[in-house]
Amino acid sequence: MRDMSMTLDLTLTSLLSNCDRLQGVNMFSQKFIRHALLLSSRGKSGIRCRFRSTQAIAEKVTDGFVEDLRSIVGKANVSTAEAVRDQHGHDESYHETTLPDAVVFAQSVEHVSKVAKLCNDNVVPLIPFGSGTGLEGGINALKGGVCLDISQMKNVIEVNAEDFDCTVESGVTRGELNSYIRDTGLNFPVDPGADASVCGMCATSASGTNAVRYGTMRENVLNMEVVLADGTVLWTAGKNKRSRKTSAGYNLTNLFVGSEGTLGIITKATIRLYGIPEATLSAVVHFPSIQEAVDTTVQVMQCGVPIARIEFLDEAAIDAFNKYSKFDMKVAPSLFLEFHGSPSSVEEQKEVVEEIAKMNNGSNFKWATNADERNRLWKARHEIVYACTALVPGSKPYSTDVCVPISNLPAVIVQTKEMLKKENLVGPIVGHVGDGNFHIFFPVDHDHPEALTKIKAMSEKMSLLAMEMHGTCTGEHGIGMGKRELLEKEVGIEGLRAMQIVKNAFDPNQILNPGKIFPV
Ligand SMILES: Cc1cc2c(cc1C)N(C[C@H](O)[C@H](O)[C@H](O)COP(=O)(O)OP(=O)(O)OC[C@H]1O[C@@H](n3cnc4c(N)ncnc43)[C@H](O)[C@@H]1O)c1[nH]c(=O)[nH]c(=O)c1N2
Ligand SMILES: CCCCCCC(=O)C(=O)O
Ligand SMILES: [Mn+2]
Repeated sequence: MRDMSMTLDLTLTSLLSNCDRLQGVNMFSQKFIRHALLLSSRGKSGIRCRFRSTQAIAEKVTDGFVEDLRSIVGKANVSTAEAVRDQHGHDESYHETTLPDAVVFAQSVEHVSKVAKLCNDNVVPLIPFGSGTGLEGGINALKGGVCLDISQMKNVIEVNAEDFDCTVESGVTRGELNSYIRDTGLNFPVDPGADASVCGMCATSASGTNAVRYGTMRENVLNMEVVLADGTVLWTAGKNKRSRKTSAGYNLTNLFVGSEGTLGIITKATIRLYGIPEATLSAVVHFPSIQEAVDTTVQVMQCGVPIARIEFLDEAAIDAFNKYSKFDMKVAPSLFLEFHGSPSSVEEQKEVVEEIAKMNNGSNFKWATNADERNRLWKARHEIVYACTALVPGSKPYSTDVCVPISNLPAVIVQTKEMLKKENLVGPIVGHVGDGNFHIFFPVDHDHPEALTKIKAMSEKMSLLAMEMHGTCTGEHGIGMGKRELLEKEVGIEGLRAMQIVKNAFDPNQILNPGKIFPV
């Protein structure tokens, strides 16, 4: 027998998805249904809120539906082959693959718009795919449906060198953009480590090592072309607009940054560029304790040094790197530094930071200016994910990602280290510490599910600790499917409800990346 709550749930869901088109349902009823669905998602009505079952959705991706997709984008741009679906059913994280029913390779914004409309009309899930380097299962097709791969839209639309901005299509990666604009003397410095698509970086609000100087995606996106669930195409700051500042109404740009494919598909982004620095100086320095290394970071930031990168690796990370790359770097909590500017400003920054580090017992400074030497000095940071993964043969990396106000960072990292010891867990700590952001890189062997359970519990404890210390459960990787249950704790029930209202307004049929961000 079918359970009653499920019947009600399905009724509400299907009413919601159709109410805009139902002649007989007046505005008041529509409002009531929406409200009931919102409450049900909080369990207030006693009705469990869930999206449509995978089975019901999969049934909608019929041969006829696939033919409709082909008629929009061309036969060669739709695939239902298992290998292609598999490649699009997971990102670079530990989350198990969940297959879409079909993969569509869009070649233009018109394709994206028509595919969105078709999916919306048929209530079929639609998952935007950038370059698949995400770390919270953002592209997993939790309810099946269509994976919309927009990586082949690779035009750089314009570069306004005199205004330090450019506009790119969804498939352009940050590496490709930087090669393209190298001759202008400009670059796009936001660097998540992977060669992610710029629009995917907008979608996750990515940052990485350079954010301490240049900001995250939030501070660097001026405008975006977005396709809504029903196929409408809009520019978040107005078509062709690219001013540095605007006070014109709601900030739609910032609403779509970090929306993780749940509000719309970003097909173009206008972003800020920066001059390639005249001088670059890199350094590594080691400390007797984590506290002293992190105290150094806090003091450097508090002194207002415009440092370009300040990355922390604990002794376990350095040890993992030495083993992996056959190096003999001093096994101690260490800071990896980079300074950008004119030769004289770099020298000035160096002097201040050296003095602060020495006051905190920093030693064995190593410096490098030429590119090869700088890369060798930073090799441990560049290879750390692989080095940590190699600690457990056959493992995959699992990364935590908390961020706290900088003055709380020393206490949070020290407590995290104690928790790791107590739990007897192998997990080197690596951090973009200038932003108060750090990760533990756990190597996870999937043949031992109990190890994953223990690591997940530790990750949750860290997130709770960070929130208690006025921080966030994710500084840069996003909520995806990995942190859905933590969102309410972070933003409160009122914040979560407001987010659900926004989601329902932009995507009333819940087709865009269902199952992500919101608690299940
Ligand atoms: C080795 C390594 C190291 C790092 C990282 C990854 C890896 C593999 N990352 C994570 C990752 O690079 C980052 O999240 C990127 O922004 C993901 O961009 P993709 O294009 O790969 O998006 P991907 O295809 O993985 O999608 C991610 C999410 O965004 C959505 N999406 C993608 N493109 C979209 C579009 N055009 N419109 C709407 N939604 C879209 C997807 O639906 C999904 O929910 C990271 N990150 C970070 O911030 N700091 C870091 O230090 C690192 N470091
Ligand atoms: C594939 C695992 C990547 C781990 C985290 C990457 C990251 O954020 C970093 O700073 O490095
Ligand atoms: Mn990171």
